[in-house]
Amino acid sequence: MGARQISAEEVGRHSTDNDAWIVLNGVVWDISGFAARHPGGREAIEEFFGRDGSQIYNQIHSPQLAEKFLGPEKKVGVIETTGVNSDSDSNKDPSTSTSVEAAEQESGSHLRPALDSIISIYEFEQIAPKRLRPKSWAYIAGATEDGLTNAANAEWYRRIWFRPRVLTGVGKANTTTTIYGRRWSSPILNSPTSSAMLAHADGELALARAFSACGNPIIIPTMSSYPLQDIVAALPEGHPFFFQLYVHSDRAEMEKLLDEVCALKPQAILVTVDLPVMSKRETYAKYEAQERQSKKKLANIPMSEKATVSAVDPTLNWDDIKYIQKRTGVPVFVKGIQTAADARLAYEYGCAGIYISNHGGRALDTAPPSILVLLDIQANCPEILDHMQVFIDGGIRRGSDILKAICLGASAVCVGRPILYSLTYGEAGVKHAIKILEAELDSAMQLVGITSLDQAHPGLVTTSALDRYIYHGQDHPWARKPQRSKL
Ligand code: HEM
Ligand SMILES: Cc1cc2nc3c(=O)[nH]c(=O)nc-3n(C[C@H](O)[C@H](O)[C@H](O)COP(=O)(O)O)c2cc1C
Repeated sequence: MGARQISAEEVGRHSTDNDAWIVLNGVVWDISGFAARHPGGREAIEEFFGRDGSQIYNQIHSPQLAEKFLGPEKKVGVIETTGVNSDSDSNKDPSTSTSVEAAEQESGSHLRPALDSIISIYEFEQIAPKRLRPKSWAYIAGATEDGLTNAANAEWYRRIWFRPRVLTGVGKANTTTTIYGRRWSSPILNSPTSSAMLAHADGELALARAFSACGNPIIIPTMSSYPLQDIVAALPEGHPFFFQLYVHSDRAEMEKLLDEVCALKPQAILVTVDLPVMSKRETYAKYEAQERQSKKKLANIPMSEKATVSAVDPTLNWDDIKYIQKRTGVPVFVKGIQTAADARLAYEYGCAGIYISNHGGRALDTAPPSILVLLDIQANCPEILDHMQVFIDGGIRRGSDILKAICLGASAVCVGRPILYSLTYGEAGVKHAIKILEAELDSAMQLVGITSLDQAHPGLVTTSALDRYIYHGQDHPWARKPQRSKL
């Protein structure tokens, strides 16, 4: 039996929060109650109740996303070919357009620095607010609450100093590294970031092309703008990739996704665990609130509502990690390790790797800066570093940061926001960013007295400014929990 044909007029009758239909690429979906849970905010979605939202949706999301997250039971039917009120009208309003080009037109910044004039990663960040739509900038640059972890991620690398050795003969350095039997040009990957299309129309396709051209693998996120298959197809045949998994509360959906991913033979699956509930992203929430006010809409959603919802499963636990390993037979990393205790658990649960991360300060604010977690592991369970791959992200902005992380035991580093900022220049921008970091890494290696990353070791850095923040053991060294029940 064919799908039910639905008229535009009928779709238009379902346009309230609790009774909302939307047309996406010809399919009519029931999204009643979904707007309040939409991770990109209620505003982004509610204006399309009872209408066709395809144009905006396709700029941000992959065609499969709705099916994956809403589930097939929310599919009401297909739209009759005669038109539904479409978002193409609203798209004429620059405030609803998502492209970088639109942002440029709005800000009048057609003139942008030429790529070859950009000499550090920081410059991409300075340019990004002019190249991105204000809303995308607020979303990408934002962090949780006061942004302290986000700032400290980068800052704390600066508290580590090198101890360069001289006269070691450093004629030519080599930034290559081997992981899972593959030689990579350098230990640099992209951090998985959702919806790369916010930065450039080519989204993850450009990331895939740039990273593979530079001889590095990429990480493909669950919430990519482009379908997974298209991103993999943009890589040279057999080029390595990692897959970042957000575990869906509907386990049948998760299994379907895992089957799809495993068919494409990822190097490993990186399960994100540091955001079991949505955090309070104030910059973004503020932007939305201001937008609501300027549109004179009723600000009828309390800020905290968004802070308690998430597209991912909050009940996720270690047994699920075990299950994912068993079901897929693919190496599993836990992304979002923030303590030595959890790094050890990941090892005990048979994980192939850990990915030290606090979501770029977008999860719990005042969670430890990532580099401190690596030191915590060195202090408490250094033996696990012999058996596991260790990825780390958060605040990596210089080749010297990469070298410090490698000296302290990381296998590779991942770079989040700066890669998205470089993506505003498309594939060429991302290649340029990777090349900048590689050149800085190369010269930092030579200046510290090594020519190969295998020679990196903790003796090449001083961490004494951070050492007092490291505890031995899981408990607080002297404070104890009060036993108030005796009062
Ligand atoms: C069906 C399931 C959906 C999920 C799971 C979802 C998820 C998300 C997420 C996670 C974001 C934040 C950016 C990101 O991390 O990717 C986002 C942003 C956005 N979404 Fe959705 N979305 C869905 C459906 C829709 C629909 C139906 C529309 C519009 C018709 C839409 C329009 C947008 C827009 C415009 C943004 C960007 C907001 C901004 O400019 O920052 N989404 N979505
Ligand atoms: C815009 C944006 C989207 C992100 N989306 C995801 C995601 O979908 N999955 C995930 O595991 N982490 C996500 N992250 C976190 C990154 O993977 C990474 O941990 C963080 O960006 C690293 O910090 P950095 O931006 O300082 O380099 C996102 C980060 C940003 C900035």
